[in-house]
Amino acid sequence: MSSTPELIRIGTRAAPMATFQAEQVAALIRKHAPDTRTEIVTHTTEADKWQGDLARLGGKGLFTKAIDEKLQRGQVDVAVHCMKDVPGDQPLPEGLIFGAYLPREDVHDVVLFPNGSDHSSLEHLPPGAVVASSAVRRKAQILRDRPDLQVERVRGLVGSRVERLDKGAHGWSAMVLSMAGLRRLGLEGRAEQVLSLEEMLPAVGAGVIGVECRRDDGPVLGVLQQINDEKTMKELTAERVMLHGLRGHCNSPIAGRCVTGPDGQLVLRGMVFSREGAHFAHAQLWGEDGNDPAVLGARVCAELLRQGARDLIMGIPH
Ligand SMILES: NCc1[nH]cc(CCC(=O)O)c1CC(=O)O
Repeated sequence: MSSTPELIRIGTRAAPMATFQAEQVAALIRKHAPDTRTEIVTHTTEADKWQGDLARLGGKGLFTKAIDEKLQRGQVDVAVHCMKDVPGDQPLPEGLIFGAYLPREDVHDVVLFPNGSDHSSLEHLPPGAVVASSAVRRKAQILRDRPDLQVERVRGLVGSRVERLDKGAHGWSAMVLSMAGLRRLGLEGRAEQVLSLEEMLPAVGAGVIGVECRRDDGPVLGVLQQINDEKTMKELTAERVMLHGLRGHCNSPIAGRCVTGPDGQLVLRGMVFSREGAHFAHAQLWGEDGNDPAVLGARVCAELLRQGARDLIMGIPH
């Protein structure tokens, strides 16, 4: 038995959504380890300050990189990340491991319209209308169904994105965001249309908060084990093994979702799109071989590659 740590310092980005997530982790730690104190250490990442194209700054890994470095240096004891923001094309930083995942929240993407807009669904937008969305995965799936719409990149904090939508400054008719993110900001009331999983397959890791720690930190790992949600961990493992195997880059429209059936059997669905969604690979398989999540992830990946996922990924510049 390793000893219970006296204090766990929780590293997080300074953004409102991120600090909310860190508070959630702190509360869980205190519940399961009442003798452990928690402290939240915030950090403003380069990616938060940058309003341009993330790929040019070094990819989406920048949201997690600085916090991970603090964790490696021992300046914090855990790092809290949205699993959606953890890069799938590179291994975890040296010496770090995810010790816990919180139970997965709503994975749906939703559509918001400017305050006072007449519209309440993407289908009814006029041709040429501009939809704000930063994720290439969302762009591909919007254009697959509505190639006549325009999709424009939007960056910055989610709260300020919604403010910009309401001001009408960019001529945006709609904006696509995740339900989980809006909930964390208390903005779920702004979600006008919930996109079905057929219309919009979510990102790998959507709705999952991960808690990372140093691989050799036994006491902290012990606490994280107690707050870990086993079902979420299995689903996420399947999704991320698929993602790693596809070796996508940060401009790769890749979607994936694993769910656990009532009997515990996993089912994983993965999709890879061309930039405008006109072409895609699609696979859905059930867990076999003892229902091993990693095996399932590798099988779905292999099926996507067989359907030409590699060409789709390489066909998009990065
Ligand atoms: N892309 C940024 C990001 N990373 C995680 C979330 C929200 C939480 C989640 O969906 O897991 C968001 C905001 C959004 O996509 O609206």
